[in-house]
Amino acid sequence: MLELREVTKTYGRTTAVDRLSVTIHPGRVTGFLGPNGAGKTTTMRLLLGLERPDSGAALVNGRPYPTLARPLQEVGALLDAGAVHPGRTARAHLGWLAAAAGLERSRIAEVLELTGLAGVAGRRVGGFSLGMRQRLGLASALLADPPILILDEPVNGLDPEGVRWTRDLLRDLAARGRTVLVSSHLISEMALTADHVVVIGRGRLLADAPPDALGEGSLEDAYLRLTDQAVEYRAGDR
Ligand SMILES: Nc1ncnc2c1ncn2[C@@H]1O[C@H](COP(=O)(O)OP(=O)(O)OP(=O)(O)O)[C@@H](O)[C@H]1O
Repeated sequence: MLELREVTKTYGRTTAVDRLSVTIHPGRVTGFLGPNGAGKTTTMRLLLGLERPDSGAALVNGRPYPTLARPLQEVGALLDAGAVHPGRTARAHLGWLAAAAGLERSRIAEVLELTGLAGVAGRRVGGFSLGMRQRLGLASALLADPPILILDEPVNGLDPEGVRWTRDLLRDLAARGRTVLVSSHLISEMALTADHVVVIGRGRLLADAPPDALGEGSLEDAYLRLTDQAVEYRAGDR
């Protein structure tokens, strides 16, 4: 379970997250939606202990991330798929992570196979496409088979086969009791993937409900209604 309790995070005069309280439950895929600059990545970074809240608490199974005894075993994360040493091979990257987390090396081949990267495991990541990097990011998040996953835009750059594979994977993980928090701007994809959605705008909670409880029309209709007053960057604005 992931929990934000009245969390506020500011950067100078920008309030990225504004008294946000929400609980992300196991056993379902929770889609995390909001316009550009709404605070989604900041919220995920707060949960992962990469940022400290100004006030409030961001908790993983009731505890702040930095106090977890075996963090990689408890939470798998994909934040920035580009943040991998370009000179390392995919296998070496996973090997380094596995060693750091004290995992069996056999798990490396398993996640390479699972994410469709087995054939390119010996190639340097610097030559990977965006979609291949996303797959490697997912492989890293899944390496320790953690009960909680925090994924920032995991299908960004994936081809249609990769998008469907990710959807099936996330739904399967949730069906097996995992907590899955996934951000995306692809609302139609989220409509197919998420059992529950959390919508934020300007750092504030706008909705926390199953997609079909958000009112009339499609998830996209509901999303646009909810965020209408919270869009900071709009094409054609002067
Ligand atoms: N390190 C930082 N320093 C200064 N401002 C920041 C920093 N990180 C985020 N912000 C600001 O906080 C706000 C929220 O940003 P955040 O990246 O969390 O939004 P987001 O919902 O993930 O957006 P997007 O959908 O565009 O990725 C924005 O106004 C952003 O400019």
